[in-house]
Amino acid sequence: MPLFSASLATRLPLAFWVQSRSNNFTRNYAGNSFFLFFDSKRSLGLTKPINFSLSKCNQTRVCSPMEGQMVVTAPETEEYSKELEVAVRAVQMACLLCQRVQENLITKTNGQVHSKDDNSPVTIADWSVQATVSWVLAESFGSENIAIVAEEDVQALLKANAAGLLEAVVNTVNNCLVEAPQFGFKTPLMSLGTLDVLEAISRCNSTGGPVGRFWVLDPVDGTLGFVRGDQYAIALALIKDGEVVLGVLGCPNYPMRKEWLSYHNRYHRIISKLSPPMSESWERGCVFYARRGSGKAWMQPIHHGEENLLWPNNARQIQVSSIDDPALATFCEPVEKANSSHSFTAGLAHSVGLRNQPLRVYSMVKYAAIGRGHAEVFMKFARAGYKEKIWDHAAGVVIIQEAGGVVTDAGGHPLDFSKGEAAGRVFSSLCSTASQIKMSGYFENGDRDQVLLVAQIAWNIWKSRNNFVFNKTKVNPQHTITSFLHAEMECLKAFELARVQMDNLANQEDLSTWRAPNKGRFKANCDAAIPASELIRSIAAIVLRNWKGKIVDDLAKSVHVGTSIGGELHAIRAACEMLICLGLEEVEVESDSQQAIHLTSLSLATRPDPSGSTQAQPKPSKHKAQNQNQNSHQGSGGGGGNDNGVGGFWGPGGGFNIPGMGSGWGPGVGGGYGAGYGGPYKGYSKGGVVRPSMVCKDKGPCYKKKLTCPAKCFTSYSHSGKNYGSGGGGGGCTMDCQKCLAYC
Ligand SMILES: Nc1ncnc2c1ncn2[C@@H]1O[C@H](COP(=O)(O)OS(=O)(=O)O)[C@@H](OP(=O)(O)O)[C@H]1O
Ligand SMILES: [Mg+2]
Repeated sequence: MPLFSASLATRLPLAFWVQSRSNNFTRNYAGNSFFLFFDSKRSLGLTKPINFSLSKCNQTRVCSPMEGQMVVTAPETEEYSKELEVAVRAVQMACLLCQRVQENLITKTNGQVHSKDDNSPVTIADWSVQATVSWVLAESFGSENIAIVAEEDVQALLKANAAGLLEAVVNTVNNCLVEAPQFGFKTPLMSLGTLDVLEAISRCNSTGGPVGRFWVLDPVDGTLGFVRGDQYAIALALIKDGEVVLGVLGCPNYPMRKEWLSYHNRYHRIISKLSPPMSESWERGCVFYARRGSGKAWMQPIHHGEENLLWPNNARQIQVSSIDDPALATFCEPVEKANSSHSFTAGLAHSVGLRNQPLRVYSMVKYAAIGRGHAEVFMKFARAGYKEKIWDHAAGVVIIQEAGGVVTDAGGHPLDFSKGEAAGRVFSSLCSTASQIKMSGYFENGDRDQVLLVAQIAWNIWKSRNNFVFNKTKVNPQHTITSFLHAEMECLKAFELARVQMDNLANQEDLSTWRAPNKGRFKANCDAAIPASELIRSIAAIVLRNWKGKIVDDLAKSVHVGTSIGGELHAIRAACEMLICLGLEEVEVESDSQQAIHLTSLSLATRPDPSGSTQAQPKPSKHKAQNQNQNSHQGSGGGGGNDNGVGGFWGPGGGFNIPGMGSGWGPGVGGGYGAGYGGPYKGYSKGGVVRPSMVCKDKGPCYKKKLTCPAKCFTSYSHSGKNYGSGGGGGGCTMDCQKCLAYC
């Protein structure tokens, strides 16, 4: 079995995810365990699960009165105990620094956020934290003994017009270091001068690599969250010979209550003012940390007080969630779509049974949330070509692992922190360069369905294994292997077809046949293919280009239809879904099937305008359909029909908000509610519109409130014509559980 999983894994994209290893740690082993990208020893119950129980107090531990948790004073002899303590204290100090800068940022305006060369934001907090942590590490271990890989450099500070910025950084560092004794460090004899600060920042110029020991620092991770007054993290880790040996994550805005993680930080600031927290108050803002191999991860409150920080500062042990039912689990992902494909994670989540809304949080706070058991899965699928940075992951990875979780790339490989120097301070989520090339190639070809399939296979293996281990259900290895192989074959076929199709589409770079859309607009070319050997399956492929002809996104998926027109229609639909997910409105959808365009355009043309007008929509052009779905969460319902039997193309359940997944979470509620159908010569609309409604599940202003789509968001129609008919109804609305609103 591991053999297969490995071979599949090499075809996965550059991506990674994080997951609670809850199955191995919970009281309830039975039932639906999570899938995960497992290590081979754990497949199919060939080994015993790692049974884990919370240790009781013993002589080296002191029981805390709080929630029966333990407070541990690490014996001095433990490896890296000094490094860990220094790192936690340094991060505590950095948290204080950042809190002050952030407070200042959100109360004042302008001029405090700068852009780096790649246009990402940076503030004085980034440089100040880097200087402070670097100074503290050098003081504690000797500057000659430390190497640091960190995100910032001094270039921007040395620019001719940056004197004010540099001065602000120097002042911020000195103001922070005045309070160093509270954190267990000495204050410098004299305030640091400009050169000292620049030197401290520049000391972080190590490039890491596979051997030796170096610190990794992200001074302000999630700078976007930081400047928006939201979540961010300070991340410090120590790497030895390519392995993370300790990690510390300072999360100054980590909220008191887990539900508040999904709200804008400003919201719970107000709430805390309205109802001041009682005993839980210390939980707002936490520092998380773990030492590799200890089997324990910890969190301690942010140190606010005037008094000295006494190690270990009321630390509590943390553990990953014990939820083992995907339906109850929550997955985290980056807030920005640009950093990770939301539509892809939505599809993947759906395919493995995750039903909750994703938790979108800035920064490595996502890792903290998993380690602390406030969420179960973290997925990130960056765009092809983006190389993850070690400072964005090192600290989080070890904390999750020691809290009982698993972190791998999407192929099940551990993240590789040893590629620092060779690859310019980045790591690839794969183990070898060869695999990397192959994987990124596949990713560029865009067969995301394949990954979904792999996820499903892995999930099945994991289920069989758990059934064997925990339920003592007999597993027939032959049966598991056969189904696995069958799925693998299917996967390969679909993938190969998709690749060929995608190549064909992308190669229409012979732009003599490709006409650019108007400036500022996008064009999605879609196509479908049915292999001769397949009677019911075809491949739909879409390539999205901008007006300059540059490929912006692509997608290939296998669809179950038996006719070429069905495939073409699915391709158009998939293109619409893709565009909507990307939030694009100024788009043209192009197909080489005149019939598909005709049917689609006709359907669009006869559908009453949601704004109330019943006039026909834009004229169908010969091979081009305009994307009419201005409302990005508009669903369509009811079926179109034609004499080729493609009734139901716009059929019930086909919400657009999640590609290929029907309706799903998110603020948009689409779906077919029109119950229409089509016959060879006429389409029928039953006209009965079922308005969707939902009850807000998240604690907050709209908790338990029922939202129902307004009737005006739905329409029904019918049309008859030569050789085809179309009928149905459709509509959709946006459900906003933050504002308690449902609107078209
Ligand atoms: N294109 C792209 N794709 C993927 N990842 C990228 C990309 N660009 C940047 N980054 C890195 O992502 C870090 C922020 O990640 P987040 O998870 O906080 O993202 S988000 O802000 O919530 O969207 C961010 O860290 P900071 O720069 O420390 O904020 C970057 O290192
Ligand atoms: Mg970062």
